[in-house]
Amino acid sequence: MSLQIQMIGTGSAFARTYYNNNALVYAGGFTLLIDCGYTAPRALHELGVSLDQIDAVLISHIHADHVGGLEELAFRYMYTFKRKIPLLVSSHLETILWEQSLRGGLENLAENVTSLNDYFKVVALREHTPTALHPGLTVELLPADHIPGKRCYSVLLNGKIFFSADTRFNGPLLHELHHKGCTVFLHDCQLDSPGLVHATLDELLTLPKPIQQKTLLMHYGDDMPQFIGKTGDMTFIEQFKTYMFEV
Ligand SMILES: Nc1ccn([C@@H]2O[C@@H]3COP(=O)(O)O[C@H]3[C@H]2O)c(=O)n1
Ligand SMILES: [Zn+2]
Ligand SMILES: [Zn+2]
Repeated sequence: MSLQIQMIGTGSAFARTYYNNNALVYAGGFTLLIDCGYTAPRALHELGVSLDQIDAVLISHIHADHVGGLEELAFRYMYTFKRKIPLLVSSHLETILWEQSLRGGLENLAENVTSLNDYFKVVALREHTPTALHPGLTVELLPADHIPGKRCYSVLLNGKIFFSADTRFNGPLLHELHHKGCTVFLHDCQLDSPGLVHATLDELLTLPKPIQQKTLLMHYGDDMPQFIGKTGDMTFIEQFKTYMFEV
């Protein structure tokens, strides 16, 4: 069975030539959006993907380059499409996402709209627990070490494709997943060192060749072109290009 991934952006939070690092996952007619940053609505528009073509959205953590487009998504679903889209989020982030990120823009006391559930079909995910979204597509949240004290999750698709979202370098986890049969690592990559909250290129270059060969680098800065040919056996994933993987 195959699965396709199309990054609707591959940029770091402060990139200007690349959109936010968010991904469309296509599996058996189902379309999952992983993260919905503030550039996501524009990127989807450029790709010709209407917001109502998305079957579910999954959130890794509450930085704006990962959730900044959710307010628009919520309003469009409520007032234009008049239905709720499934919102997959860690059970630990559900309240935080509403209280600390979305409530200011979305709460509408006059219409008794007061919670995430008023806009979305919220699916609270437990970490380390594979969840089937559709025949041929399961997601599993793996806690990521990104900002101390703030929850963030990487995503494992079908037990085979690792999508780091935002994380500091975690060599032991990548080795463990490699030995368990993970076939692709989509990993955030800060091009310059030191990396306080992201994996750096220097750190990723310490991975053994068999893991590097499976690694596609994302969440990079505007200076990415200067690093082409300097990434060992890893390659940069390209924004808007569709990649097919066997899973
Ligand atoms: N302790 C921190 C916190 C944040 N940051 C930068 O802010 C960005 C927020 O989005 P991000 O994609 O997680 O990347 C973070 C760092 O660039 C950082 O450099 N150090
Ligand atoms: Zn980010
Ligand atoms: Zn982040």
